[in-house]
Amino acid sequence: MGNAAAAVMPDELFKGASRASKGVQLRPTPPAETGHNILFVTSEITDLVKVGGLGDVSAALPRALNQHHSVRVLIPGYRQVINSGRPLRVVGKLPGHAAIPPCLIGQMTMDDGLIVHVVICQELYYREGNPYGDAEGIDWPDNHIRFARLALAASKIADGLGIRDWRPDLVHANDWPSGLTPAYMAWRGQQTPCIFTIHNLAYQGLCPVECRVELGLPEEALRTEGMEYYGKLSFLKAGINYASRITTVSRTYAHEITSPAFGCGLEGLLRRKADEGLLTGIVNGIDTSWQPKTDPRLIQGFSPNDWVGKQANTRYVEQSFGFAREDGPLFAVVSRLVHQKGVDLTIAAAEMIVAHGGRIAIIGQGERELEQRVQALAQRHPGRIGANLNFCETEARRIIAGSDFLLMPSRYEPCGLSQIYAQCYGSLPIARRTGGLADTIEDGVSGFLFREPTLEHYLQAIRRALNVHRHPVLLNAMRCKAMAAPLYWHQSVRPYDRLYRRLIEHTYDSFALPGRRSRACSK
Ligand SMILES: Nc1ncnc2c1ncn2[C@@H]1O[C@H](COP(=O)(O)OP(=O)(O)O[C@H]2O[C@H](CO)[C@@H](O)[C@H](O)[C@H]2O)[C@@H](O)[C@H]1O
Repeated sequence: MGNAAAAVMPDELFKGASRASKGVQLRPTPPAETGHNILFVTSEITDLVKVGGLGDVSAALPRALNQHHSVRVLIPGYRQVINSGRPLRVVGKLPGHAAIPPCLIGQMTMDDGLIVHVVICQELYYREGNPYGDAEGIDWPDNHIRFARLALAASKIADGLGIRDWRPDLVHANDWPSGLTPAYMAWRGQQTPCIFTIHNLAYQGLCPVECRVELGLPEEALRTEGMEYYGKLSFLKAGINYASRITTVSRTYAHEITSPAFGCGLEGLLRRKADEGLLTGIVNGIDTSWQPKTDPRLIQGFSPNDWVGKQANTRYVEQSFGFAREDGPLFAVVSRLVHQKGVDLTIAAAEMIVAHGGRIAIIGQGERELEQRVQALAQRHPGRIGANLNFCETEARRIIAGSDFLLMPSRYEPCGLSQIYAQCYGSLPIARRTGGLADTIEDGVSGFLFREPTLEHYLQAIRRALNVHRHPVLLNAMRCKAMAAPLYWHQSVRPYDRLYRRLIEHTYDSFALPGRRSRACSK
């Protein structure tokens, strides 16, 4: 496992955190030999705990960036992380602040060498449930404290505290749970640049203004130029306002969020940032485990023009969902079951799909009401529509591999990963022309796009897909095209690399910090 440290049991880990009332000033980071030191702050990483696409990106992007830099990940020490079975060694401790309790900083190393730092704070993170809520899906009432703890830890680490012998040249924070990171950094007068990436603008991390005291925020946080959002405090807005640069996960979404239809009330601020050249879109990639020929999770591998293995996966899906073995098209839904993803549109379109001999395999979980509607749909169409409400990566991969089409009628989609996975496995996405879907699917070539989020437009696109399914030569050609150039991260990583370098160089130039420039990357 590449980590010399012995595993520390949870009880031992949590001892000491409550004693950590003062930060420890550590030695400055030695010059990086192969690149800059980057701290990637996130609330999910697929290796340990995942709720959706952020987990996938947090697992893949730091690894891809590690070709150019020394990237370490910082995440909260949820129960799933502490109990992962990986050796976890305590490397430092950090003090509390206002109502934010002290914490320990742990370090674990993934099999491939990726270093993950863990914010260990039993009272905040060691719970049943997912990163954001309990087993019933109800948000934790102290989420503001939980994620302020994460952000504060990141800002202290940027100060050279908490991790011995390592300090970031740049901090990369992601989504509202790490939105306070650039804010705490700014309020502490730190000059280390901080990028804030928006994976989904709709999740804002709001709390009452009264929480200011608990979070130990300065007066200026309450201003519109701070994190005030319609009478509340917004962690997401803090990220946008205080970061050196804002990125989001596709070019089209970067443009869309400057408009009222997609801006969630932040469009004015985002338009200003875009006009100042501070907001850019960098499309996500996928990790290289997505290989149709060699993926060990598939029933059988396959490649363009050789569909025997793909059919084996189709047969598997038919069996596991209790579908009759037929020639009708197999549609897949691999999605969090939430309003964003247009699951209700798919429910409405299902009758037509079934009437044309189609089958629909659904895997995902999410909002209780949508889960119930999906279940009821499957019960109305036994043998033709099936729902698996226990998300499982292996099953998801087999369903994608075995399907002909992926249904993804998202109302908005910052980037979307499922449609990229689907194309890689020769399943043609049927998706709304929005955000990253518009940027990663070629209409009529590698999938089918429709413009308006209405049943009528969606059904038109599904009809086009059904028509292609009736023409094997055409279907074959589109599958080959979809599989031809998978969007792996190594292609998407360059823009991040350039942005990191530009910001670090610019920061060191502006502040002319002695000795800092020597830490610049040689690549
Ligand atoms: N119930 C479930 N439990 C666990 N995993 C599940 C799941 N349902 C689906 N998944 C998996 O989660 C991933 C979905 O990623 P997406 O990017 O499509 O959407 P998500 O909305 O979560 O991500 C947000 O962040 C990503 C990353 O930037 C953006 O691409 C996207 O547009 C934005 O909405 C896939 O790996 C899928 O297999």
